[in-house]
Order: sequence, then C-alpha cells, then structure tokens
Amino acid sequence: MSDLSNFIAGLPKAELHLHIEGTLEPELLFKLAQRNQIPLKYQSVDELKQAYRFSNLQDFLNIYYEGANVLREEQDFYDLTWAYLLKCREQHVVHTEIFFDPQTHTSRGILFATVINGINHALQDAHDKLGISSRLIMCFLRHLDEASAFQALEQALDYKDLIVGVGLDSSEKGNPPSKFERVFAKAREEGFLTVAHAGEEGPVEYVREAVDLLKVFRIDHGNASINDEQLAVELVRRQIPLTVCPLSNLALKVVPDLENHPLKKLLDRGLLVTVNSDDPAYFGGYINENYLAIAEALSLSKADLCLLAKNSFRGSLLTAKEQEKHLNSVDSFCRQ
Ligand code: HPA
Ligand SMILES: [Zn+2]
Repeated sequence: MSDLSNFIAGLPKAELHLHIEGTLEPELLFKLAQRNQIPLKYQSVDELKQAYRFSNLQDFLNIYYEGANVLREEQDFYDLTWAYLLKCREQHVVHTEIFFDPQTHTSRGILFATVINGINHALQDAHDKLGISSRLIMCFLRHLDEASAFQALEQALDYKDLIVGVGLDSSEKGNPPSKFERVFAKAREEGFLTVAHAGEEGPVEYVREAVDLLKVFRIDHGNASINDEQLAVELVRRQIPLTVCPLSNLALKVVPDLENHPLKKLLDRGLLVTVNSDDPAYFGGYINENYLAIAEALSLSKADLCLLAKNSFRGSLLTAKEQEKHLNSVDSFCRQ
C-alpha cells in the first residue's frame, strides 16, 4: 500500500451517506437469488458487473432497484448489513449512519418489520462485537407520491426507537423537496430529524428548498451548492454538513472527472464537507477508496484528510461528548 492509502486506512472515520441496499455485492446478490430461488437476467457475477456502467442517476437506480429484489427474508437484510459492517471494521469506520429505502421492499410485499429487524439485529451485533456505533435513517423515494411517503412514515412510527431520522432519495430531477414538505413537517412533529439528497443532479434551488422547507440538518451530496454564493455563505454560517460521494459522482457522471470535483473548493470555502461511499457495491469502492481517489485527483494534503475525517464526526448525530472522543483520536493519529 502507498503511504497515502496507509494513512487513509488508519484514519478513524464516520460514514454519513450510505444506502444499505447499495452495499449489495454481486456475489451476495447471486447467493441470495439462489437461496430465495429468484431467477436472474444475468448468467454470472461477471456478466452482472458488466451492467454496472451508468450514464446518469436513473440508469443506476434501475439496476439498484432490480438488485434489491433478491432481498426477501429478515436473514437477507441481516447478511447484507453485516457484510457492510465487516467492511467498516476493515476500513476503520467506527461510526456509520445508514439509509434504508422501505418503499423499495414494502412495494414488493415485504413487511416493514422484516426489513428493519434484519438491519437492526446486524447493527446491534456490530455494536456488541465490533464496537461500531450506528444510526438508522429511513429514506422516502422521491419518484413516488406524497401518499406513499405518508404511508412509509406511518409504519416508521412503531420503530421510533430504531430510526432517528428521515431522508429523501431516488430520482432527483423533477422531484423537488417541496413535493414532500408536508411529509417532512409531520416527520419532524413526530420527533424525526431530517436530511435530503439535493444538488446531486438537481439544481441549487433544490438545496435551498431542502434547507428552508424540509429543515434538514445535513445535505446529501449538495455539489450544486457551489453555484449560489448566498446559499454557500449560509451553509458555512450554520455549519450544515454536505455528505459528498466522489466515486458515486464519477460513476453517475455528476462530474466529468474527479479533477473537476468541487470538494476542495467547498472545503476551502469553509463548508462542513464529508467523504462517503453512497452505494459502494455499484460505484467501485468503499470509504477508503473514496478518500484515496479524491485525494489523488485534487492533491489533498494529509491536513485536508484529517479535516475531512474530523468533519465526519462533527457532521454526525453522535453526542458532543462522543464526538469529542473521536475527534481526539483523529487528532492523535494525525499528529504521528
Ligand atoms: O446517490 C443517490 N441519489 C439518489 N438516490 C439514491 N439511492 C441510492 N443512491 C442514491
Ligand atoms: Zn445517496
């Protein structure tokens, strides 16, 4: 390993933008298809991997929802989550805030309870056996209507002890945050925190709506924030984190290449930028690969990487005391 990848591997990190369905590796996908006797269009893992070439977000989403079809039983959700948590241990992710998409599963007749119990048991085991802490955030699919989101929210009310917040993902263009203003208002009333994907493929106006209408405490992606000076000033002043996902942006052609990624400009402007993997099984890398790719493309210094790692804890839902502990461990690693 190069000096830089060693350094990144050793940095204690939190992950704040990770779709659990996006960690479904082709090998596990095949194994679950077999276990659940689900026919696949693809003859082999290699053939499936060939299909992982995307021109935009929608291209990816079509394959991602198709992949999720092999998840049927509680054990499937457990195995999926556990495999990701083992990756966390390997990559020194000590805290992770995970998205799941209940509508992807309930629309296929899978019970909400099946999904959340499988995920939650793995998170509990990771806490007990691996010392990894976590939070769970439920995302609404923005291509579906408001009524469907309200239904998902209704089901989440029974699991308030397991779900800390709600988010918004799927096809961004044409599905602005304003479409879900009332659902998010109800979610906040019920005590959920809010986040939203915004400014990935969509315009900067969607970032503004996420902040003003959905009252988000973080923006997922937020690349477009660089296009509005006044908004950027506000994000800096309020230290609203951006959960940036470099390899995702590259794979979905949100940026033409990583050399033109806005991460360093956003960081230098004082935004609370973090690095995350989004859907690592589909985009060619987990968190360390994301740190390495963006560090190489933008010539980030070790001090920049330390700041990104610190931001990952500052932007998390951990308590101030827990954050302090992790910030100290980043500091002591970075002083070496
Ligand atoms: O990056 C993403 N954007 C929108 N929806 C998603 N669902 C999984 N990943 C993504
Ligand atoms: Zn995402």
